[in-house]
Amino acid sequence: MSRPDVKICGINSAEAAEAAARHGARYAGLVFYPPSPRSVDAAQAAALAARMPDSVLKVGLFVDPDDDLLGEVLAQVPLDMLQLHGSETPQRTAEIRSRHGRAVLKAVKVAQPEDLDQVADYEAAADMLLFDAKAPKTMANALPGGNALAFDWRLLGNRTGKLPWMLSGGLKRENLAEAVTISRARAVDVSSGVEDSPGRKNPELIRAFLEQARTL
Ligand SMILES: O=C(O)c1ccccc1N[C@@H]1O[C@H](COP(=O)(O)O)[C@@H](O)[C@H]1O
Repeated sequence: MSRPDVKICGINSAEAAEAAARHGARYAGLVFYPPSPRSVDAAQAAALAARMPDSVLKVGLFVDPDDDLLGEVLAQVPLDMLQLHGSETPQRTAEIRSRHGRAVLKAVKVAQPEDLDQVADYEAAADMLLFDAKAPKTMANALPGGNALAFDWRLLGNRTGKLPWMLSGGLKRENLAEAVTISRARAVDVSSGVEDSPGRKNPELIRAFLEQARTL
């Protein structure tokens, strides 16, 4: 097991941005998806991004964005990476990458082994993959992600894909070591697990998660 890079997603307060930067996050996620309780607008995101050094890569999270939205946000916020967390096809993923000139982190939602069959189609279209839990159809008010749901990490344990990848879904300080041991993830993403309630980031939980990651 090697120490994973950490992405803290859903940064929506100055305190959360400062805790992520101070305690060693590699990536900071800014959510541009209004139904999410973590959503920020471009002006808020620009102010939050300014609180974090260049060593923290700023990731804009979008769900099936159109080019106008991407262009508007990128004109105001210095994003290093675009996280696509909707139903973007491989073709649309590649188009976004070439049209907007940013690295793309494509989310793949996983509940069963067959969900990984689509991965090969994204290998030429994205720069990095993110494996998140697929919410069951019966889950009320499920978002496309950020639902504090985990999936079976054993599905990733023997991965031999071409792209680097991140593990997400229901991670928290208490299950991080087990998740990384089983999945062999070299990067992890957390949102709900460092919150007091949906959308309320807790700087102390951010610190504890990042410190736990440093022990691995
Ligand atoms: O966090 C959100 O609100 C969100 C909204 C829409 C799509 C994705 C979202 N978050 C991503 O979901 C995963 C899992 O988060 P959690 O730790 O289980 O809460 C993570 O990759 C977030 O970036």
